[in-house]
Amino acid sequence: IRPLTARKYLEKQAVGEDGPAIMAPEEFKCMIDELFFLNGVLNIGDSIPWLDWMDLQGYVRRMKKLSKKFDQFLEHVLDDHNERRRLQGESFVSRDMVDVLLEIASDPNLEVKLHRNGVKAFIQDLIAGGTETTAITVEWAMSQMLKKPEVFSKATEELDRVVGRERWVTEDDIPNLPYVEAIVKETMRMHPVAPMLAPRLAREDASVGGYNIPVGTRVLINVWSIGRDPAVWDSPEEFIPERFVGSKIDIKGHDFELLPFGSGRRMCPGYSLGLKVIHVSLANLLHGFVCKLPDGVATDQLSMEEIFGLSTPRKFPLQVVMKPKLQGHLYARGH
Ligand code: HEM
Repeated sequence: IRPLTARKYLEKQAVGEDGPAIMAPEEFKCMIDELFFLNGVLNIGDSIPWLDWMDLQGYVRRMKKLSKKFDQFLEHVLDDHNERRRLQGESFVSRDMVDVLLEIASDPNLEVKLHRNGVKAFIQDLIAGGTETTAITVEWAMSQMLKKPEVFSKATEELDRVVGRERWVTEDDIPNLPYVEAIVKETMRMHPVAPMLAPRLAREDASVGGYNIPVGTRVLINVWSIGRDPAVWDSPEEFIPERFVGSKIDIKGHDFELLPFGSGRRMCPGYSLGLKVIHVSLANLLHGFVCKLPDGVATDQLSMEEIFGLSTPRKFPLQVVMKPKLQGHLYARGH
C-alpha cells in the first residue's frame, strides 16, 4: 500500500481524473510551508501566559486560519475516499493510506476507537512528516555538492562502478553505495530537518552534565548546534562526507552527536521510509543527470542561507541545470 502522496493526489485532481481540484499544488505547498513555519515559531504568549490574549506576533491568528484551511482539504480527501468506497461496494480494494485508515475507523470492534478527527490528524502528520522533510534534505545535499564538485565526481564514480550506466538505482543498491550514504549523513549533520527536535518536558528533577533540570522544565534539544559543534566535529562548517566513510556513527538515535531523526520514544516513526526515499532519489539524480549551476552563477555565489522554523529549508530555492546522461529509453515513462 502506497502512503498518500498529497502532491500527486492534487495533480491528478487538477487534470480531472478524480473530479475537480480543491486547491492548486502551489496553494498546497504554501499551506505546508505555513504549517512548518508556525510549528517552529516561538510564541510569546506560550512563555508569558498573561500576554497570550494579545497574540502580539499574530501567530495564533495565522494558526487558526491555517487550521481551517487544512481541515477543508482533509475533509475533501476523506469525503472523496468514502465516496469511492461507497460506489465500489463489495469490490472495493484499499489503494492508499487514507483507505486503510478509514477501514480501521469503520471497525466497530476496535479497542481504541479511531474517529474522523483521528484519521485527519494521521493524514496531516503523514503529509507534514513525510513530504517536505525528504525534499529539503535532497535539496541541501545537491546544494552542498554543487559547491564541492569533487564530492559529485566521487559519488558518480561509485554509482558507475556499482550500478553501471544501463539502469536506474534501486533500493537494493543502497547498501553497496557507502559514499552516497555518507553524503546523506553529512547533509543531515549540517542541515537537520528539525533543528530543535520535538519539545520535551522533564517529568522529574534531573541532573545532566552538571546542570540541574527541575521537573516541568520545557527542554529543547538543538541538534543543529550539536551538528556544528567544534568540540564534537573537526572542521564542522565544511561539507566532508569522508568523515562518515567507515565510521560507526549512525543516525538511528543512539549516537547523540548525530540525531537528525531524534531519539527515544518520540523519535521519528518514519525514519526508515524517509531515509530510503532520500537515498534512492538523491542517488538517481546523481546517476541520471549531469548537474550544474545556471550560467553566470559561480559556486561561491550559491546562497546557503536557511529559513529557521520547525524545519530549515533553503531561503532561496535551488536552481540547477540538469542534462540526462544515461541511455534515452531509460527516461521513458515506466522506467
Ligand atoms: C528526511 C526525513 C525525515 C526526517 C529528517 C525526520 C525527522 C523527524 C524528527 C527529528 C522528529 C522529532 C523526533 C524527536 O523529537 O525525537 C520527527 C517526528 C515525526 N516524524 Fe519524521 N522525519 C522524516 C521523515 C518522516 C516520514 C517519511 C514520516 C512519515 C511518513 C515522518 C513522520 C513523523 C511523525 C508522525 C513524527 C512525530 C512523532 C511523535 O511526535 O511521536 N517523518 N521526524
